[in-house]
Amino acid sequence: MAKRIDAKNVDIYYGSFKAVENVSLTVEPRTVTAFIGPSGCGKSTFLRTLNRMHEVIPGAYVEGSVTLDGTDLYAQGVDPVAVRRVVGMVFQRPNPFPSMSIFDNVASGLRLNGVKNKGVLADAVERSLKAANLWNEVKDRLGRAGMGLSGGQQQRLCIARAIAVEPQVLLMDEPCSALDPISTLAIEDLINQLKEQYTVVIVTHNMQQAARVSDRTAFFNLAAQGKPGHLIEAGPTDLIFSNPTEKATEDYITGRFG
Ligand SMILES: Nc1ncnc2c1ncn2[C@@H]1O[C@H](COP(=O)(O)OP(=O)(O)OP(=O)(O)O)[C@@H](O)[C@H]1O
Repeated sequence: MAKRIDAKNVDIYYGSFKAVENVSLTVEPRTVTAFIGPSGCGKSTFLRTLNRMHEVIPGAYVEGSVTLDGTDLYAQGVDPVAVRRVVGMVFQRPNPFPSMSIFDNVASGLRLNGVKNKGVLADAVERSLKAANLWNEVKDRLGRAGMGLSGGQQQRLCIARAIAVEPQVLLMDEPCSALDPISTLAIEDLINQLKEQYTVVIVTHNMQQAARVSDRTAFFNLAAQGKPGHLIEAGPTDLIFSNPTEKATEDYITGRFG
């Protein structure tokens, strides 16, 4: 189910502003890849090009190629909505649909895809909530509002909602930054389990988190404010943290800048 992503010579623009320059990177299936780097270096922008979310911003566009198991996501005729179904996303702030119950939040993507059968929906909701380590906490109140859950539970609900439609890749943009340390650990445990089935990419500002959850790390940097961000190096997380090739990487992970 998990898929491999290959980005080649990717440049990313907001109108005339080039935010990211010449990134080539492979994201391996069934691994967790962390994007790290100082603020403004383009981690989130690059992440959003991996499921064609970048282009929802007026004037924003991408050059270069991004393939998913060899299929070009930006080829003519590819439906961005179909891409986002295969490459799901979890955002920084938990964002359950406010008017919906826990059940309906998780079922929403399937319903959009035309699934109506109650039994199928109930099975998918249970499976997704179990996979998101939330089932035991909510199984007796599936009809209650998703917004009534704690922040950490809401984020696991959003992860359940993302995986209910069985994507192959899960993109996570600082998924723990709005959470307390206990909820953060719960999400990190979950990420560890998810990689058995999914390809996971996570943007994080937290070096310990990158070291704890990721198999591979990509370090982005920018020459100066207003200049495009670029990839400095990528490799196995233990190597990037213990013996990076580039001095900029070492300076960043040891806290000398950023
Ligand atoms: N909607 C937007 N319109 C115009 N420029 C944008 C937009 N979003 C981001 N940028 C610019 O693109 C560059 C990269 O931003 P991005 O948010 O991807 O960086 P980041 O590394 O994820 O930063 P942070 O760690 O602070 O979240 C920055 O110069 C930013 O100001």
